[in-house]
Amino acid sequence: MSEPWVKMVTAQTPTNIAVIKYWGKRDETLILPVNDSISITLDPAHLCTTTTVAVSPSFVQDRMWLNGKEISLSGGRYQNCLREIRARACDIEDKERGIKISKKDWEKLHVHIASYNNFPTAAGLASSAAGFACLVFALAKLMNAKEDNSELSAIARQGSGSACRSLFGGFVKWNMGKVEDGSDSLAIQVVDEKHWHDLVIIIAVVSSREKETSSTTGMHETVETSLLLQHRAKEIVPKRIVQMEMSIKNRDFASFAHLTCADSNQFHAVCLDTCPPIFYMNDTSHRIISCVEKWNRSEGTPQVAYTFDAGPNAVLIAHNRKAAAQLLQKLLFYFPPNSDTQLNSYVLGDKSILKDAGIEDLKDVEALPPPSEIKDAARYKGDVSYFICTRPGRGPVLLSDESQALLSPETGLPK
Ligand SMILES: Nc1ncnc2c1ncn2[C@@H]1O[C@H](COP(=O)(O)OP(=O)(O)OP(=O)(O)O)[C@@H](O)[C@H]1O
Ligand SMILES: C[C@@](O)(CCOP(=O)(O)OP(=O)(O)O)CC(=O)O
Repeated sequence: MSEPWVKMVTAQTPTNIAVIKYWGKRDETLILPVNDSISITLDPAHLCTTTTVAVSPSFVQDRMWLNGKEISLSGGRYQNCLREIRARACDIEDKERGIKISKKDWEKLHVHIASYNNFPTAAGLASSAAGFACLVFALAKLMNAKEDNSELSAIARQGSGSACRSLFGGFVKWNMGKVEDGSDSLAIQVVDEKHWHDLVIIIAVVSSREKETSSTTGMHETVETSLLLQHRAKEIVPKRIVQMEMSIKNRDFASFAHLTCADSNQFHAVCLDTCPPIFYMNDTSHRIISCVEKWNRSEGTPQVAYTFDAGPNAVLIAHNRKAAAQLLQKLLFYFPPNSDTQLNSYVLGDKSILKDAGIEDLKDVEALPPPSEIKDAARYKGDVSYFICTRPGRGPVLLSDESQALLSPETGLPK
């Protein structure tokens, strides 16, 4: 083929939320953690990254666009991912278009990358996890790397630790590994997304502004200063991991909820034990915890688990649809939208939960009765930006429909 050609691949990758948290590295360059962690992959229909990667002899340098804006690829994390995938590239041949790239050509060819997150970036919703997983997965497919998703997870890990868990759907474990080169620090699937499909996840986006202390900086300071972290990594997490795997395999919600809430609280305790202390949760986060704790106690058995990452947003995991509908009623009672907000833009994702909760419009929200288990019936209008209803979801996929590509097949530039 004489004309300069563009060969590209588009992938979609989910985000994930840890139920046993990763916090603290033993090696900051390779991104090796101080403990194992376990996460739930969230349904990409509601939260995902889409990434198109392209190669062409006409490209003069590696370039990347994130959410429509060009960003620099010079950072160590992007460079590590690109280098590791290039080292695993294999021959490809597209006979129809007369394109042939041999293993050694990949060293000289440049790539263009365009990525889009369908949710806020750098706001505690794990955009870096979905983003790096998608980048590595898409590049691996473009370059015909033969590695399986676990092996790819060890590369995504070098972009952002939590990204390694986004290479699978369902429930995923990141084994911290032992060896110095990090080759055994990778993700494996515990169960797929169908195993515990009646779980419903409601995310309360408390603030979508970019946060003050990034996870990377925060965990560095915790490792440097917190003795509680050492106790957590050595004594607490190893036992919790075993119990968590068991409760997931047995679909034991009571045990799952207990472990999830306890681990989130301990992660935030470790942040508070850092010098200077790090505060990720705010008053709204604390009110949500109190609402769930009181309800769970009044029912005698947990209906909902909560977990918070490095930010104030709550991720609430309900046992089933009935519990999720009740939870949504309670949340909308405490946190009704501002008067100028439509219900349609206040509850996003799987809106059928709203229907189950018997809520069709703002008048229904106004008419909600105060939860019986609570004496203080104050309402906190506008303290939550919006809710996202979702569920456990699948791992990365390739999108074969060219209309979903983010780069032009002619120029290799953003569409
Ligand atoms: N789609 C993407 N592709 C590649 N990199 C991405 C993508 N989305 C985000 N990132 C990278 O991740 C960074 C944001 O990571 P950060 O850890 O600050 O926030 P977060 O992942 O949204 O929140 P958290 O990890 O606390 O849940 C961005 O600045 C960018 O470098
Ligand atoms: C609180 C967490 O979300 C921390 C995630 O940290 P990151 O994976 O964002 O950190 P880096 O490895 O430095 O990129 C807990 C978790 O996801 O396990």
